[in-house]
Amino acid sequence: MIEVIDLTKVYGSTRAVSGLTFDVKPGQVTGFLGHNGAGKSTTMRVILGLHKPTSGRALINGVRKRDLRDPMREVGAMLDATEVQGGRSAFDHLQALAHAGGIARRRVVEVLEEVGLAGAARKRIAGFSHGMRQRLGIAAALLGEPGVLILDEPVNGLDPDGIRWLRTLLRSLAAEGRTVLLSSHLMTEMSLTADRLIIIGRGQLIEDTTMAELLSRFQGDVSVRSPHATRLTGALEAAGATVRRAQAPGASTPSTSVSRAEGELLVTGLSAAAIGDLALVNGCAIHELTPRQASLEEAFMEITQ
Ligand SMILES: Nc1ncnc2c1ncn2[C@@H]1O[C@H](COP(=O)(O)OP(=O)(O)OP(=O)(O)O)[C@@H](O)[C@H]1O
Repeated sequence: MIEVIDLTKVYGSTRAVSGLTFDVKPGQVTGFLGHNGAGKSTTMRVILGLHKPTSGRALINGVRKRDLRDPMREVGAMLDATEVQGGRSAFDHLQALAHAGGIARRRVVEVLEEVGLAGAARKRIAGFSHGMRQRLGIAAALLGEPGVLILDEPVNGLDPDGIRWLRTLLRSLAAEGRTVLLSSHLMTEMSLTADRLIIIGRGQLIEDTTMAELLSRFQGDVSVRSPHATRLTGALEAAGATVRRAQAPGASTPSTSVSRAEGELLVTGLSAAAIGDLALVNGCAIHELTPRQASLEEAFMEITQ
Protein backbone atom coordinates (compact mmCIF):
# COMPACT_ATOMS: atom_id res chain seq x y z
CA MET A 1 0.00 0.00 0.00
CA ILE A 2 1.25 3.47 -0.90
CA GLU A 3 -0.27 6.63 0.55
CA VAL A 4 0.48 10.09 -0.77
CA ILE A 5 -0.97 12.68 1.59
CA ASP A 6 -1.24 16.36 0.70
CA LEU A 7 2.19 16.20 -0.89
CA THR A 8 3.92 19.33 -2.13
CA LYS A 9 7.41 19.47 -3.60
CA VAL A 10 8.99 22.74 -4.66
CA TYR A 11 12.36 22.92 -6.43
CA GLY A 12 13.57 26.53 -6.33
CA SER A 13 10.88 28.41 -8.21
CA THR A 14 9.26 25.24 -9.65
CA ARG A 15 6.23 23.79 -7.90
CA ALA A 16 6.60 20.21 -9.17
CA VAL A 17 3.89 18.67 -6.95
CA SER A 18 1.11 20.58 -5.28
CA GLY A 19 -1.19 19.23 -2.54
CA LEU A 20 -1.32 15.76 -4.08
CA THR A 21 -3.30 13.03 -2.28
CA PHE A 22 -3.94 9.47 -3.49
CA ASP A 23 -3.61 5.83 -2.42
CA VAL A 24 -2.18 2.94 -4.41
CA LYS A 25 -3.84 -0.26 -3.24
CA PRO A 26 -2.56 -3.82 -3.27
CA GLY A 27 -3.85 -6.41 -5.73
CA GLN A 28 -4.03 -4.00 -8.65
CA VAL A 29 -1.79 -2.40 -11.23
CA THR A 30 -2.15 1.36 -10.87
CA GLY A 31 -1.08 3.49 -13.82
CA PHE A 32 0.39 6.92 -13.13
CA LEU A 33 -0.28 9.28 -16.02
CA GLY A 34 0.53 12.88 -16.78
CA HIS A 35 2.15 14.96 -19.49
CA ASN A 36 5.90 15.68 -19.43
CA GLY A 37 6.74 17.66 -16.32
CA ALA A 38 3.42 16.85 -14.58
CA GLY A 39 5.28 15.65 -11.48
CA LYS A 40 5.17 11.84 -11.76
CA SER A 41 8.89 11.19 -11.25
CA THR A 42 9.05 13.73 -8.45
CA THR A 43 6.18 11.98 -6.66
CA MET A 44 7.84 8.59 -7.10
CA ARG A 45 11.14 9.97 -5.82
CA VAL A 46 9.47 11.38 -2.73
CA ILE A 47 7.64 8.07 -2.09
CA LEU A 48 11.03 6.33 -2.32
CA GLY A 49 12.67 8.77 0.08
CA LEU A 50 15.06 10.07 -2.58
CA HIS A 51 13.69 13.60 -2.39
CA LYS A 52 12.36 15.32 0.71
CA PRO A 53 8.81 16.64 0.51
CA THR A 54 8.38 20.39 0.94
CA SER A 55 5.21 19.52 2.87
CA GLY A 56 2.89 16.55 3.22
CA ARG A 57 3.84 12.89 3.40
CA ALA A 58 4.33 9.78 1.31
CA LEU A 59 4.08 6.40 3.06
CA ILE A 60 4.81 2.82 2.10
CA ASN A 61 2.97 0.25 4.22
CA GLY A 62 2.10 3.02 6.65
CA VAL A 63 5.60 4.42 7.21
CA ARG A 64 8.13 6.58 5.40
CA LYS A 65 10.56 4.66 3.21
CA ARG A 66 13.46 5.27 5.58
CA ASP A 67 11.46 3.75 8.45
CA LEU A 68 10.79 0.44 6.66
CA ARG A 69 12.24 -2.48 8.62
CA ASP A 70 13.28 -4.55 5.61
CA PRO A 71 13.24 -2.10 2.68
CA MET A 72 14.32 -4.42 -0.15
CA ARG A 73 11.65 -6.96 0.72
CA GLU A 74 8.99 -4.31 1.10
CA VAL A 75 9.57 -2.06 -1.90
CA GLY A 76 11.32 -2.43 -5.24
CA ALA A 77 11.74 0.40 -7.71
CA MET A 78 13.11 1.31 -11.08
CA LEU A 79 13.36 5.01 -11.82
CA ASP A 80 16.09 5.48 -14.40
CA ALA A 81 17.65 2.37 -15.89
CA THR A 82 20.41 4.40 -17.54
CA GLU A 83 21.85 5.39 -14.16
CA VAL A 84 23.42 1.96 -13.53
CA GLN A 85 27.23 1.87 -13.66
CA GLY A 86 28.41 0.13 -16.80
CA GLY A 87 31.71 -1.37 -15.66
CA ARG A 88 30.26 -4.37 -13.80
CA SER A 89 28.46 -7.42 -15.10
CA ALA A 90 24.72 -7.77 -14.60
CA PHE A 91 25.37 -10.57 -12.13
CA ASP A 92 27.86 -8.53 -10.08
CA HIS A 93 25.57 -5.52 -10.05
CA LEU A 94 22.63 -7.54 -8.73
CA GLN A 95 24.87 -9.52 -6.37
CA ALA A 96 26.08 -6.25 -4.79
CA LEU A 97 22.49 -5.10 -4.32
CA ALA A 98 21.47 -8.48 -2.91
CA HIS A 99 24.40 -8.49 -0.51
CA ALA A 100 23.50 -5.01 0.77
CA GLY A 101 19.89 -6.09 1.28
CA GLY A 102 20.65 -9.44 2.92
CA ILE A 103 19.25 -11.38 -0.01
CA ALA A 104 20.55 -14.83 -0.99
CA ARG A 105 22.76 -15.26 -4.07
CA ARG A 106 20.38 -17.83 -5.53
CA ARG A 107 17.76 -15.11 -5.86
CA VAL A 108 20.17 -13.23 -8.16
CA VAL A 109 20.31 -16.26 -10.45
CA GLU A 110 16.54 -16.63 -10.26
CA VAL A 111 15.77 -13.02 -11.05
CA LEU A 112 18.19 -12.91 -14.00
CA GLU A 113 16.30 -15.89 -15.39
CA GLU A 114 12.96 -14.22 -14.68
CA VAL A 115 13.82 -11.06 -16.67
CA GLY A 116 15.43 -12.95 -19.56
CA LEU A 117 19.03 -11.89 -18.86
CA ALA A 118 20.47 -15.26 -17.77
CA GLY A 119 22.47 -15.51 -21.01
CA ALA A 120 23.97 -12.04 -20.54
CA ALA A 121 24.57 -12.29 -16.78
CA ARG A 122 28.39 -12.17 -17.04
CA LYS A 123 28.53 -9.44 -19.70
CA ARG A 124 29.46 -5.87 -18.80
CA ILE A 125 26.43 -3.61 -18.46
CA ALA A 126 28.24 -1.00 -20.60
CA GLY A 127 27.51 -3.15 -23.66
CA PHE A 128 23.80 -3.57 -22.84
CA SER A 129 21.07 -2.23 -25.12
CA HIS A 130 18.46 0.12 -23.68
CA GLY A 131 16.00 -2.77 -23.43
CA MET A 132 18.55 -4.94 -21.59
CA ARG A 133 19.18 -2.11 -19.13
CA GLN A 134 15.44 -1.86 -18.56
CA ARG A 135 15.31 -5.59 -17.86
CA LEU A 136 18.23 -5.24 -15.45
CA GLY A 137 16.46 -2.37 -13.69
CA ILE A 138 13.35 -4.50 -13.37
CA ALA A 139 15.47 -7.38 -12.03
CA ALA A 140 16.89 -5.07 -9.35
CA ALA A 141 13.37 -3.99 -8.41
CA LEU A 142 12.23 -7.61 -8.12
CA LEU A 143 15.28 -8.85 -6.21
CA GLY A 144 13.70 -8.75 -2.75
CA GLU A 145 10.32 -10.07 -4.01
CA PRO A 146 8.81 -6.88 -2.62
CA GLY A 147 5.16 -6.30 -1.83
CA VAL A 148 5.29 -2.83 -3.40
CA LEU A 149 6.70 -2.09 -6.86
CA ILE A 150 7.28 1.38 -8.28
CA LEU A 151 8.35 1.57 -11.91
CA ASP A 152 8.95 4.78 -13.86
CA GLU A 153 8.54 4.21 -17.61
CA PRO A 154 9.53 0.52 -17.46
CA VAL A 155 8.33 -0.19 -20.99
CA ASN A 156 10.79 2.23 -22.65
CA GLY A 157 13.20 0.41 -24.91
CA LEU A 158 11.55 -3.00 -24.59
CA ASP A 159 10.77 -4.89 -27.80
CA PRO A 160 7.23 -6.22 -28.40
CA ASP A 161 8.10 -9.52 -26.68
CA GLY A 162 9.54 -7.62 -23.73
CA ILE A 163 6.48 -5.38 -23.48
CA ARG A 164 4.18 -8.38 -23.42
CA TRP A 165 6.39 -10.16 -20.90
CA LEU A 166 6.36 -7.13 -18.59
CA ARG A 167 2.59 -6.75 -18.88
CA THR A 168 2.05 -10.39 -17.90
CA LEU A 169 4.56 -10.11 -15.08
CA LEU A 170 3.03 -6.96 -13.58
CA ARG A 171 -0.47 -8.36 -13.81
CA SER A 172 0.57 -11.59 -12.11
CA LEU A 173 2.41 -9.69 -9.36
CA ALA A 174 -0.74 -7.66 -8.72
CA ALA A 175 -2.82 -10.84 -8.75
CA GLU A 176 -0.56 -12.17 -5.97
CA GLY A 177 -1.68 -9.20 -3.88
CA ARG A 178 1.25 -6.86 -4.49
CA THR A 179 0.95 -3.12 -4.97
CA VAL A 180 2.14 -2.01 -8.41
CA LEU A 181 2.54 1.63 -9.46
CA LEU A 182 3.84 2.35 -12.92
CA SER A 183 4.15 5.38 -15.14
CA SER A 184 4.15 5.23 -18.91
CA HIS A 185 3.46 7.49 -21.84
CA LEU A 186 2.41 4.48 -23.93
CA MET A 187 -1.35 4.69 -23.62
CA THR A 188 -2.29 1.51 -25.44
CA GLU A 189 0.05 -0.48 -23.24
CA MET A 190 -1.23 1.25 -20.13
CA SER A 191 -4.82 0.43 -21.07
CA LEU A 192 -3.86 -3.26 -21.35
CA THR A 193 -1.93 -3.33 -18.06
CA ALA A 194 -3.52 -1.04 -15.47
CA ASP A 195 -6.70 -1.58 -13.46
CA ARG A 196 -6.67 1.85 -11.83
CA LEU A 197 -5.37 5.23 -12.93
CA ILE A 198 -3.97 8.23 -11.16
CA ILE A 199 -3.79 11.16 -13.61
CA ILE A 200 -1.99 14.34 -12.62
CA GLY A 201 -1.42 17.68 -14.28
CA ARG A 202 0.88 20.48 -13.10
CA GLY A 203 1.52 18.52 -9.90
CA GLN A 204 -2.16 18.23 -9.01
CA LEU A 205 -4.59 15.32 -9.03
CA ILE A 206 -6.91 15.26 -12.04
CA GLU A 207 -8.33 11.71 -11.81
CA ASP A 208 -8.21 8.81 -9.36
CA THR A 209 -10.40 6.15 -10.91
CA THR A 210 -10.59 2.73 -12.53
CA MET A 211 -9.70 2.18 -16.17
CA ALA A 212 -13.21 0.87 -16.86
CA GLU A 213 -14.93 3.86 -15.24
CA LEU A 214 -12.76 6.36 -17.09
CA LEU A 215 -13.33 4.79 -20.49
CA SER A 216 -17.08 4.41 -19.93
CA ARG A 217 -17.28 8.16 -19.31
CA PHE A 218 -15.91 9.01 -22.70
CA GLN A 219 -18.33 8.19 -25.42
CA GLY A 220 -16.67 6.77 -28.47
CA ASP A 221 -17.94 7.31 -31.98
CA VAL A 222 -19.98 5.00 -34.18
CA SER A 223 -18.53 3.74 -37.41
CA VAL A 224 -21.16 3.69 -40.17
CA ARG A 225 -20.80 2.36 -43.71
CA SER A 226 -23.49 3.21 -46.20
CA PRO A 227 -23.86 3.45 -49.99
CA HIS A 228 -25.97 6.56 -49.28
CA ALA A 229 -23.32 8.34 -47.23
CA THR A 230 -24.15 11.84 -48.46
CA ARG A 231 -27.89 11.63 -47.75
CA LEU A 232 -27.26 9.91 -44.43
CA THR A 233 -24.73 12.57 -43.41
CA GLY A 234 -27.34 15.29 -44.00
CA ALA A 235 -29.90 13.44 -41.88
CA LEU A 236 -27.45 12.77 -39.06
CA GLU A 237 -26.23 16.36 -38.95
CA ALA A 238 -29.81 17.62 -38.96
CA ALA A 239 -30.36 15.43 -35.87
CA GLY A 240 -27.42 17.09 -34.12
CA ALA A 241 -24.68 14.53 -34.76
CA THR A 242 -21.13 15.37 -35.79
CA VAL A 243 -20.08 13.36 -38.83
CA ARG A 244 -16.54 12.82 -40.06
CA ARG A 245 -15.46 10.88 -43.08
CA ALA A 246 -13.10 8.11 -41.98
CA GLN A 247 -9.62 8.62 -43.33
CA ALA A 248 -8.53 6.01 -45.83
CA PRO A 249 -5.46 4.11 -44.62
CA GLY A 250 -2.33 5.88 -45.83
CA ALA A 251 -4.14 9.12 -46.70
CA SER A 252 -2.08 12.13 -45.66
CA THR A 253 -4.89 14.62 -45.13
CA PRO A 254 -8.35 13.99 -43.74
CA SER A 255 -11.10 14.24 -46.30
CA THR A 256 -13.74 16.75 -45.33
CA SER A 257 -16.20 16.12 -48.11
CA VAL A 258 -18.50 13.14 -48.24
CA SER A 259 -18.59 11.57 -51.67
CA ARG A 260 -21.48 9.68 -53.19
CA ALA A 261 -19.51 6.49 -53.09
CA GLU A 262 -19.91 4.09 -50.20
CA GLY A 263 -17.82 5.44 -47.36
CA GLU A 264 -17.15 4.98 -43.70
CA LEU A 265 -18.51 7.75 -41.53
CA LEU A 266 -17.51 8.34 -37.91
CA VAL A 267 -20.48 9.70 -36.03
CA THR A 268 -20.52 11.26 -32.57
CA GLY A 269 -23.49 12.54 -30.63
CA LEU A 270 -25.95 9.77 -31.54
CA SER A 271 -26.17 6.13 -30.45
CA ALA A 272 -25.88 3.28 -32.96
CA ALA A 273 -29.61 2.60 -32.46
CA ALA A 274 -30.55 6.22 -33.22
CA ILE A 275 -28.35 6.20 -36.33
CA GLY A 276 -29.99 2.97 -37.53
CA ASP A 277 -33.46 4.44 -36.99
CA LEU A 278 -32.58 7.64 -38.86
CA ALA A 279 -31.14 5.64 -41.74
CA LEU A 280 -34.37 3.65 -42.00
CA VAL A 281 -36.59 6.75 -41.97
CA ASN A 282 -34.41 8.36 -44.67
CA GLY A 283 -34.26 5.26 -46.84
CA CYS A 284 -30.48 4.83 -46.48
CA ALA A 285 -29.07 1.32 -46.57
CA ILE A 286 -26.56 0.51 -43.84
CA HIS A 287 -23.76 -1.96 -44.50
CA GLU A 288 -22.04 -1.57 -41.14
CA LEU A 289 -22.89 0.05 -37.80
CA THR A 290 -20.22 -0.36 -35.12
CA PRO A 291 -20.00 1.52 -31.80
CA ARG A 292 -16.32 2.17 -30.93
CA GLN A 293 -15.13 2.75 -27.38
CA ALA A 294 -12.98 5.81 -26.77
CA SER A 295 -9.32 4.92 -26.35
CA LEU A 296 -7.37 5.75 -23.20
CA GLU A 297 -5.35 8.18 -25.29
CA GLU A 298 -8.50 10.03 -26.40
CA ALA A 299 -9.82 10.12 -22.82
CA PHE A 300 -6.44 11.27 -21.46
CA MET A 301 -6.09 14.05 -24.03
CA GLU A 302 -9.60 15.29 -23.31
CA ILE A 303 -9.14 15.23 -19.53
CA THR A 304 -5.77 16.94 -19.53
CA GLN A 305 -6.46 19.63 -22.15
N1 LIG B 1 15.76 17.87 -9.30
C1 LIG B 1 15.01 18.84 -9.83
N2 LIG B 1 15.38 20.13 -9.73
C2 LIG B 1 14.63 21.11 -10.25
N3 LIG B 1 13.47 20.92 -10.91
C3 LIG B 1 13.05 19.65 -11.03
C4 LIG B 1 13.79 18.54 -10.51
N4 LIG B 1 13.11 17.40 -10.79
C5 LIG B 1 12.01 17.78 -11.47
N5 LIG B 1 11.97 19.12 -11.62
C6 LIG B 1 10.89 19.89 -12.26
O1 LIG B 1 9.66 19.51 -11.66
C7 LIG B 1 8.63 19.41 -12.63
C8 LIG B 1 8.06 17.99 -12.59
O2 LIG B 1 9.01 17.10 -13.14
P1 LIG B 1 8.88 15.52 -13.10
O3 LIG B 1 10.15 14.96 -13.65
O4 LIG B 1 8.46 15.10 -11.76
O5 LIG B 1 7.68 15.30 -14.12
P2 LIG B 1 7.23 13.96 -14.86
O6 LIG B 1 5.73 13.96 -14.79
O7 LIG B 1 7.94 12.79 -14.33
O8 LIG B 1 7.67 14.27 -16.35
P3 LIG B 1 8.20 13.27 -17.52
O9 LIG B 1 6.97 12.57 -18.04
O10 LIG B 1 8.76 14.22 -18.53
O11 LIG B 1 9.20 12.34 -16.93
C9 LIG B 1 9.26 19.80 -13.96
O12 LIG B 1 8.99 21.16 -14.17
C10 LIG B 1 10.73 19.56 -13.74
O13 LIG B 1 11.50 20.42 -14.55
